[in-house]
Amino acid sequence: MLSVSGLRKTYGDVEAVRGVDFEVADGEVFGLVGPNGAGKTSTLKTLAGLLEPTAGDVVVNGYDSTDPEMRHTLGFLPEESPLYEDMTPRSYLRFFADLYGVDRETADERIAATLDRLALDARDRPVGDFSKGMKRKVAIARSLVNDPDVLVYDEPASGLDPTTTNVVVEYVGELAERGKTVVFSAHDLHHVESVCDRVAILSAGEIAAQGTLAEIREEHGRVEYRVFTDVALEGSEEVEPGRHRTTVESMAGMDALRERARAAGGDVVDVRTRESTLEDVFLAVTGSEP
Ligand SMILES: Nc1ncnc2c1ncn2[C@@H]1O[C@H](COP(=O)(O)OP(=O)(O)OP(=O)(O)O)[C@@H](O)[C@H]1O
Repeated sequence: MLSVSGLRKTYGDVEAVRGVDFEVADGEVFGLVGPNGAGKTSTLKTLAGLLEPTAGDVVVNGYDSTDPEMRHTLGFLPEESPLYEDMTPRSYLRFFADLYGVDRETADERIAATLDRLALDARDRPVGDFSKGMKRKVAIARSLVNDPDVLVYDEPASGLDPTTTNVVVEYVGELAERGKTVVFSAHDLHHVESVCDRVAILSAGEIAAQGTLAEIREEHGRVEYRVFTDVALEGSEEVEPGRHRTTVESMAGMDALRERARAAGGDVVDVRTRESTLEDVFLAVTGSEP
């Protein structure tokens, strides 16, 4: 489990993170989204103990994030993870397992299980020959060699082809099903919608919205009714011959529209409801495109 309270991170005059609070329970996937420069990487690096908070507390499974002991309970996947190009995945991952004091037999079992699941077969070729997706899989396996309880992943699927992206995103969900606490950042909101239990939208270093997708929609979203009439009305758009669409935001608006249609000698012929997506809320609370 992980808890962040009053987190601030400044670099000189730049206030990258300006008072962020959230908690993530065991078995939960928490997604951090936000425009470029919103403070996602700064927050994640602070969780991983790579940056010291300017103010506030980060507690990872009972350890303060600045406590060196905390590293044993956490696996971090940085946005860019340079690998030692001459090493094979097996030798590279064994090297990190040794650093964590994991015995060889356990390490080999763990490495094989992760690489099997991620469908990475080329275990004895130098990683320098690998595609971006293959390298990402090795980096993910690296974050798991010490079997940590908490995983902090910065853009795990960034720049990967759709098949590899699906494998990685599904795997993130599986890790949480196994009881791990998972926090990850993403630009693609579909990944977040498909796998996260809760989400925070970060904007200029502050959380602009936080909760389950349903809670975020309830608080920040809105329902639109697309009402189709068989007569043209002021403000309607003819979507096909004899079918005119008007968008309203309430039942009262729909009733008023029906009155207008009847007064014009027609009627409402169809109504479609459209709920806000995470993307709509993102746009509304941050003012930028994801
Ligand atoms: N080492 C640093 N020194 C100075 N400013 C920094 C440093 N790292 C980040 N920043 C600034 O802090 C702010 C937040 O950056 P951060 O990388 O945390 O955002 P982000 O949400 O991860 O962005 P992106 O989506 O582009 O990766 C930005 O204004 C960035 O320029």
